[in-house]
Amino acid sequence: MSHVLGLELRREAPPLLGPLFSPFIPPRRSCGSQMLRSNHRSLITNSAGPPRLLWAPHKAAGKMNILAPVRRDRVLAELPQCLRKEAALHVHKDFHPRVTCACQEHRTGTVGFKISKVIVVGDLSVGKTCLINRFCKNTFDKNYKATIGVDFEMERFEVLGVPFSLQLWDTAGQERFKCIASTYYRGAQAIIIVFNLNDVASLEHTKQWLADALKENDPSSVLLFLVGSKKDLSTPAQYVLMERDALKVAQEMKAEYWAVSSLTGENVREFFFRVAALTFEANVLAELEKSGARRIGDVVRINSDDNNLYLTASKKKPTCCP
Ligand SMILES: Nc1nc2c(ncn2[C@@H]2O[C@H](COP(=O)(O)OP(=O)(O)OP(=O)(O)O)[C@@H](O)[C@H]2O)c(=O)[nH]1
Repeated sequence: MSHVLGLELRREAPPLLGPLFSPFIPPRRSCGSQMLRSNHRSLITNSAGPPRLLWAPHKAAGKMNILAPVRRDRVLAELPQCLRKEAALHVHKDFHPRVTCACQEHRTGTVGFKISKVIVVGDLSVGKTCLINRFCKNTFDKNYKATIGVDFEMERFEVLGVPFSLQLWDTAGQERFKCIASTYYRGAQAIIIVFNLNDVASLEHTKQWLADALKENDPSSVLLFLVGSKKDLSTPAQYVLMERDALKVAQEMKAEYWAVSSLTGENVREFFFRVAALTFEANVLAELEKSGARRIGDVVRINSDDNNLYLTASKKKPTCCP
């Protein structure tokens, strides 16, 4: 609720900023990290002076240098595998042959130049920020600092030799900030719904988080991931029970299931690599379809054979590769 947010923010605002004040302030760094965190630091004590602009993270992100060098540990030459075959977006061993072929022939269209948006949603304190920070910065903060509104990190990959960027949007789980966060849901290529493996209510709430996120996105083209967090806090017996329920929910949602720990780092890298790979694959297939690289009547689908769990089968052979 924005009025609640307004009150909260005004409390922290230096008086001199008065009428210029806006909760959306320009980030000092290229990414929005830490700029919208409550009880972290004053939200508007920006040493650069009063806010110059309303912060529009999508615009700031658009200006980021997507041609910056890719870290060596962000290079994907193979398709990372799913965690559980029962709840995977697909269980192919390799990238779609049309994707591999297009990459070899440098026919990936604009994929290497675009930034793909990924939103991360879920109840408050389930560990969304820690998950992103573990992957992007290899850090873990045991103190809870609620995200206010949204925050984002950019992560650059190289997939099959093609540069590929993910913009990871960390959204607020607290009810009072939800209406701000939800204005940033639109245009996502992937939605990560996080729940706490030790809190069954947070798993139940994932359906509502998904419904809200899908109001702003096309359900037929967005990739879904259901992620259980704080695995380090579960005993093996508790985990088995929770995973059974989570797999059911993931299947109902047609989401890929993962279980991670941001404290230990378990599965975090594997998970984000999988997100990057599947988003990349979907983007290239969409580009190929759009550019008319396919013959009329030849259907391009990511999940075009028996290994696909969630979509209908098509047995057409790829046109560009044997
Ligand atoms: N033991 C353990 N604690 C974790 C893990 N991930 C997060 N936490 C803790 O859980 C609390 C909440 O983590 P956040 O990442 O801030 O949660 P969030 O989902 O971003 O919360 P909101 O911003 O309110 O939506 C913090 O105290 C973290 O240290 C984990 O994998 N293991």
